Amino acid sequence: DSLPRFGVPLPQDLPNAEEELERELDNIDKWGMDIFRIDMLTSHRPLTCVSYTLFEERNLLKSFNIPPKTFVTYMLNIEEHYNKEVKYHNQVHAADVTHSTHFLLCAPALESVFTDLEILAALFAACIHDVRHPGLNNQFLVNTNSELAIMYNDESVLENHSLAVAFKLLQMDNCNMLEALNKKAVAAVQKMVIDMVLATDMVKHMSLLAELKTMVETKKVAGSGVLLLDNYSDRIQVLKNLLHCADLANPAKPPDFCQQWTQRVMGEFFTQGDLEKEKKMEVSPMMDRNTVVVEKSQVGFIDYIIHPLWETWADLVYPDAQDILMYLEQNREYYQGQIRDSPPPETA
Ligand SMILES: COc1ccc(/C(C)=N/OCCC(=O)N2CCOCC2)cc1OC1CCCC1
Ligand SMILES: [Mg+2]
Ligand SMILES: [Mg+2]
Ligand SMILES: [Zn+2]
Repeated sequence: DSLPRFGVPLPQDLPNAEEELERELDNIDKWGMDIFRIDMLTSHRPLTCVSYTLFEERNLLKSFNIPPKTFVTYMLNIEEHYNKEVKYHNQVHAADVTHSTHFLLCAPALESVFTDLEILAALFAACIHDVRHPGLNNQFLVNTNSELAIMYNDESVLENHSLAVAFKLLQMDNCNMLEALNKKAVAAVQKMVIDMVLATDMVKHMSLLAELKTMVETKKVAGSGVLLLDNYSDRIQVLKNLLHCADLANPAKPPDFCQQWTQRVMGEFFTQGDLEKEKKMEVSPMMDRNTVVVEKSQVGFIDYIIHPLWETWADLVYPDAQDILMYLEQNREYYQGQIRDSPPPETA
């Protein structure tokens, strides 16, 4: 029972799905890889396909004696535990963040900086970081006294839940992809994954960014230009910010992908807003389909959250993220231009 070439069975009704998928995956080292097309070509299993391709490309299965069958069984299980009914925080987002994490790790400024164990931890964290996301945010779960909020004492509720589910699934039959690692290595991976995923909680954003700015101001580079990170605290700080950037990369992607992500997140946010209305709760900002101006909220999100973060990341890995910054500025101008009776673009 050998594995399919890309880890997942392909749709029978698409005659040349395999060669189409191979063509898309040829762009796996590029920022503009079309994850939506990969989702379609894999019958909605982009996460297993992309993670399997990346682990193979980075030779991580051999380096850590991970049986390919075990890896795929675990990833299909994780993928199954993302909610297809959730419009944004589903397996396509997880696959996208995993791919973006891979791309950011490829920055020349980070060449040979991280060990294979750290790279495995970062990709694993990206794969699982939103598993079992209900399409509702932490504030909603806390406000409604949900089971999950009580379980996690209102603290990074979704992030704690995704981590617990991911490590629980690891113990299922034929799913322990880390079985060949020694106890010390497993403990190290688990700690890094926990640190990274907890850092994706948006309440941590401002403090994470402040620390990143300090690191940039005091950054040490080797003669070759690669970052010098000589302690766990600095190393995990870069990995936390790397995953956080990957998680907030939508406005920095090519325009048609950016706009597809915006559609999806607004769909999820408005669904929560509708539920809040139904429950006679105060409707969360950005979630009221009757009052939100999508383009305006994207401009605000980019100006106050996304651009400050990516500008700082781009400083850290200068000049490796310049093209990403270009997409971000292009998308900001696009949304600004879409705002009715907006001021004309600045004339030179
Ligand atoms: C493509 O667009 C988006 C992609 C992802 C997100 C996510 C996951 N956000 O994370 C939690 C909420 C968050 O970060 N907020 C809450 C809103 O105000 C800004 C700070 C939000 C996106 O756009 C938002 C901002 C404007 C309307 C939708
Ligand atoms: Mg499912
Ligand atoms: Mg999350
Ligand atoms: Zn996410």
